[in-house]
Amino acid sequence: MRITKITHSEAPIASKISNAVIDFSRMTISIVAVHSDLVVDGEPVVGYGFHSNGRYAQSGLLATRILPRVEEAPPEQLLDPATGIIDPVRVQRVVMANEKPGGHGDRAVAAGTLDMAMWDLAAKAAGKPLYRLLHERYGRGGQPASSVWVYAAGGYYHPEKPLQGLRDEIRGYLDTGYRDVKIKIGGASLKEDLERIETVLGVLPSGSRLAVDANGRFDVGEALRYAWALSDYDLLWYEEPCDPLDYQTHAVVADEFDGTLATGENLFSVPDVRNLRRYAGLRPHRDVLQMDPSLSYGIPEYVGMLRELAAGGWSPERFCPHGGNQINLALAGAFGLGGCESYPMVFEPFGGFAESTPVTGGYVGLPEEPGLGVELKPALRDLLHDRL
Ligand SMILES: O=C([O-])CC(=O)C(=O)O
Ligand SMILES: [Mg+2]
Repeated sequence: MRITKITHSEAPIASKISNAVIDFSRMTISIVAVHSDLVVDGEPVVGYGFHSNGRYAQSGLLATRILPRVEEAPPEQLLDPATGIIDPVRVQRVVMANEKPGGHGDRAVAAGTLDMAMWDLAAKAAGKPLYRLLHERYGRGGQPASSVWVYAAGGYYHPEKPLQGLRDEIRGYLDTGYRDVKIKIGGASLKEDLERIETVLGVLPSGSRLAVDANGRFDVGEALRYAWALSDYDLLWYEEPCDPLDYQTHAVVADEFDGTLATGENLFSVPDVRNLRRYAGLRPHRDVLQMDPSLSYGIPEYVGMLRELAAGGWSPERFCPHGGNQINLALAGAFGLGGCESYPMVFEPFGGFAESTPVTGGYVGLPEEPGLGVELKPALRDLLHDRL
């Protein structure tokens, strides 16, 4: 097997929504296709990758550093010698050659995007769904999960969607099989945010739970003011109360807030999560970790994060990756994670899962087709085919 070419482009995922710190009016993502000379059913096998919302497209980094390294590498540096199939872990070493430690920003996103495409390609070449390939490679025996808990992430601030719009949105999630939901906080006054929370709680049936996400907006005082107010509700979790790298503030909030805290979507490396483990005061039996491989160098780094946190007593059930896309579903199935995010109505066509596996009772099944499964989402497949 040989890589014949790698193509990349940008796709818009712009919308009128805002969280507490950014609006998505100019949001873009990178998309990548790794073409190979392997032919299955008369078609050359292609691996596709993209990254989650929240970070912009990484065209420059892909074009000038990441892709040339792979294109120039001899095949033996990229292939598994045992199978002759592309080995994403080897590819990652090639990608990270001549990169210094630290500064895990946009470079992590560019690498994570290519990594997704490499795993899609490797799984298609092996004729296996990605979650099974990952379970075989990294699992500790047993079986992968057959379904995964997912929650509907939305509840953004929308200029044309006050409380009635929020109510309708949440009802839409419940009607399409979701049980638990997440909304934004921190982009309005505490009073308005509490109205939003009470509006959603008024719609949720018993057994459904609400998470809230401040997107890292608050300083320590505001994070605590919200923590005390949120303590009155039985929330699923309170997410990113403060800057993702401000471990001291996490520790202060964790000390005061008896509910579940969630964070990690903006931690992009093993050293960052090591510091979280050491200094953020989070509670391995209560809190939730949301690192997202497509933003953070990809699956090899994610596996390192799981190991790093296991040393601090964190089990895979406490992990619930950000991103709402199929790579995180595959990870959750393979590693027995607690679940993963979903964006059923925003960030289309990148959010959500295969049409053949609808969400029921808050759980989604894992498709058995080879690869990541982008072909099982026709709108996503068509976009990737058209642009790459
Ligand atoms: O609004 C965003 O940037 C996405 C986000 O935090 C989430 O999905 O948890
Ligand atoms: Mg978040």
